[in-house]
Amino acid sequence: MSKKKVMVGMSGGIDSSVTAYMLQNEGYEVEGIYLKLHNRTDGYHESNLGYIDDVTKFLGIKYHILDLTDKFSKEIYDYFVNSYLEGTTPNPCVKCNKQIKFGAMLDFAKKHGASYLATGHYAKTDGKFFYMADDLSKDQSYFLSQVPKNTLPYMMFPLSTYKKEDIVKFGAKLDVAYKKITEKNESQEICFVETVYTDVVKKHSNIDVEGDVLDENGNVVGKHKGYAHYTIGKRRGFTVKGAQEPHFVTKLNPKDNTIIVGKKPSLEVNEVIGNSLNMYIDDKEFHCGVKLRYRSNTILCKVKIENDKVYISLEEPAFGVASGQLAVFYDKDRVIGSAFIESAK
Ligand SMILES: Nc1ncnc2c1ncn2[C@@H]1O[C@H](COP(=O)(O)OP(=O)(O)OP(=O)(O)O)[C@@H](O)[C@H]1O
Repeated sequence: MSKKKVMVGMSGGIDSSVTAYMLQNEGYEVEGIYLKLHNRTDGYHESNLGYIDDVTKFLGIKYHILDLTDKFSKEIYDYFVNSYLEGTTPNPCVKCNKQIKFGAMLDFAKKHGASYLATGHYAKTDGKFFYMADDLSKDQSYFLSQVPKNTLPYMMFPLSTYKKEDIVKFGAKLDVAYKKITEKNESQEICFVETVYTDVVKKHSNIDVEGDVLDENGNVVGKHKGYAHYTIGKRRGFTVKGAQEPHFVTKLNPKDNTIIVGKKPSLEVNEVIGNSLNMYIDDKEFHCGVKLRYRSNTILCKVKIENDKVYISLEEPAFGVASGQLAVFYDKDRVIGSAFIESAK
């Protein structure tokens, strides 16, 4: 019987490099895919491809380079820039997983005869649902939760039961091609942001325009350096006359370049409305846990879905909920769906 083919999304990092090794070891026919997603000119792609060259030579497998720069630019990069200019906080990795990695890359893998697409994500799937990874400090289920249900049967995450540190140790011993990867710097959080997000946004709009800081009653209480420099919950980089206690950003107003600030209690949120739902269960009303940011705790809530919107009533308050981030619904460690946060109060 011929071996089943698995394509591995390879970034040149240790996780996907070990993923390829593990699957080959399990008896799959493995091929790699490197996605070129943007036109960084600092040697980024050359460096990644150098590592991939060495690893695939060691494994004796071939790899493909898939240029998705146009699609990525329109669907992820523009959305990222526009979101900040609109005063919301985008989540490009969530969109990329849905549209690029498990959209276009999966289509490519299927077209080339693969039965599965594997990545080095820390998450689990049984083909019906996603679950948190065993290494909770690395769990990426939050970022995968917009991937449509019918895609899950094609996905494989061989690292789901491992700790990141063990993958690094394992790689360092495997071969010099892997050891070199463990010695390079960890990749940055968002692959196309070389420094900070504002440097990206600045290429498209002048965001350094000073504006007024308002209190919750609309009184001018200070100055800020341009609304796009702030996200909900931020507490630095603006002035508040005579403030004794810390003040936090509670709202951004792109139209008149003002930001509204308040003390900690004003960040409190009990109700959240979301759109762009992606559900793995059919229920329209249920209780569950919800994460309103990647690194936030899970909060118990009541969920009601009506037409294209989801209404989330939190059982305890959340602080600093930003429009544009994702609300991910969990039943213990199982992801049952997600929606983009439209508003919160
Ligand atoms: N440019 C790319 N081309 C192909 N696959 C990619 C690319 N970037 C990321 N991936 C896949 O998505 C997975 C998760 O991406 P993420 O950016 O979170 O990487 P990571 O945790 O740093 O993993 P790695 O150590 O493999 O870089 C990677 O392990 C890899 O399988």
